[in-house]
Amino acid sequence: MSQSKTNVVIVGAGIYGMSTALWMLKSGKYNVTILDKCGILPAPDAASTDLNKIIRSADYADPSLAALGLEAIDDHWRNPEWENTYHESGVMVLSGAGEKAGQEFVSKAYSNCKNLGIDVTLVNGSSDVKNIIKKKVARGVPLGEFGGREGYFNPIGGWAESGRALEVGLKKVRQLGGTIRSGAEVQGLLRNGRKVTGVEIKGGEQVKGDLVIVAAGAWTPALCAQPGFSVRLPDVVATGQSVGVIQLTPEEHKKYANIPVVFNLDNGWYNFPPNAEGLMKLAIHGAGVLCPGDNGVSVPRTKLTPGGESGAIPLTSLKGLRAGLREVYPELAKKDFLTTRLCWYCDTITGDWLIDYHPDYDNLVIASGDSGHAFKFTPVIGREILKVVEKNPSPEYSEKWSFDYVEKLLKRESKKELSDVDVEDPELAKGGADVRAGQRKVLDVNDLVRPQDLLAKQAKL
Ligand SMILES: Cc1cc2nc3c(=O)[nH]c(=O)nc-3n(C[C@H](O)[C@H](O)[C@H](O)COP(=O)(O)OP(=O)(O)OC[C@H]3O[C@@H](n4cnc5c(N)ncnc54)[C@H](O)[C@@H]3O)c2cc1C
Repeated sequence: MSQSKTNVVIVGAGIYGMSTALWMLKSGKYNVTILDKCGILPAPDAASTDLNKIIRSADYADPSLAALGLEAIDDHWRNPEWENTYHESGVMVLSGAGEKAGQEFVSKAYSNCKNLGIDVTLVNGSSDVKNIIKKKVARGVPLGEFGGREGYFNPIGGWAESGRALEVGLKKVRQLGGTIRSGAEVQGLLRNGRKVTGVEIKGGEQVKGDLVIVAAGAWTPALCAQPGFSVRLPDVVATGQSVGVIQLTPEEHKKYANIPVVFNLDNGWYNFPPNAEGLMKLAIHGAGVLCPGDNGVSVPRTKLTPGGESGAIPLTSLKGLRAGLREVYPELAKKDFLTTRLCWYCDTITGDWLIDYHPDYDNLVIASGDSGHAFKFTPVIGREILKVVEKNPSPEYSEKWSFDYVEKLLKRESKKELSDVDVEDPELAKGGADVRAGQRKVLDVNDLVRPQDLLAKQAKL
């Protein structure tokens, strides 16, 4: 006799929700309904939807993430299943010579790459970096000094057309029989003691399920704090990160078509090769900005949110994006930005994700805390979330992704209580998942600029 399937409600159609749905449907054991608040999917303001994301392979200090990253490329991204959304340009991983956290990360990540058999090339400063890049750009393209940084070049890795990859995944979810509802904003949890029986969406409709998975990305902290939810979380916070795009001319596009991704760990600056339309994205993987709502919980301020429509970013970030480009491809740094955007991470303290059953409920899973580096794992992250759902998590991740990980870590390592700790202490984040530059600040709306407001003076910034 065939067993009846478990009915699962997933809140959020980003890569956490989509990939989980895919693995659940492939297992044949689940009926899946994904609910997303946005009327258009993929949601234009979701972190997962964008021109592109870096697909690092084994470039992690944490060996288990290094292996997972390489697996995602070797066994998945290169497969026809992902419809050529992945482009293997290689990734230059750099950090300033005196930058301790960045250099530690580079050195561990380099060893992990080597141990996994990747033919990475060490670069000891500008001339080494330039020698590699020179082979990839057209003759005569002026190169900057790359800030004199050191690190290595990894030929395995590159970037993915992230919005398109999410679209490909959502299409597959539908083909496998999953239900995806757009414009379904979840605002409450239905519960009976320790049992969650479903969710309530805006307008009052109830969607019942045997299991609820909250995968709402950077909206997760604000959603869980809503009166209809009131679900406690460990320290997770929405931080806004600055992105800018420049349009290359057809001639420039040709000259820069084969460049690798450059990623500076010390200041978080990175850029991509141009996409098919000649659009080059630059961004800063930094401490980010907070946007506290009425209850003090930081909530994404995006193009779809009142006040965020213009896509403006802090002036300091706009200057940082341009300064970074000047260090790499100086002639492009003279160009105006076409668009800018704040894109939102759900940050944990250590940079490890939060994927666990909620301790107060029997059938509520939180799958969030992406910390700005989960996209590369799109094809495999759902498998790992499913293992957590089935109470059989991969041993290398089970503690790191657990609800009380930071508390356990602090008790074990320093006997401190969580309340004694500065949760923004960068020391906490150096465990291997991430390195982050700068100090987190509250967004100052008076400091926000749109590139089009600055057209006349942009190049001078
Ligand atoms: C600027 C930027 C650059 C990045 N670069 C990289 C990179 O180079 N490489 C990399 O690996 N990763 C990168 N990341 C990280 C990566 O994008 C994220 O880790 C990943 O996309 C997170 O996916 P998610 O599903 O958790 O969240 P999201 O993609 O944000 O999805 C959350 C979904 O939940 C929906 N939702 C929210 N609230 C509700 C509600 N109440 N009801 C219903 N639906 C709701 C939203 O509409 C959204 O569709 C970057 C992120 C940003 C912001």
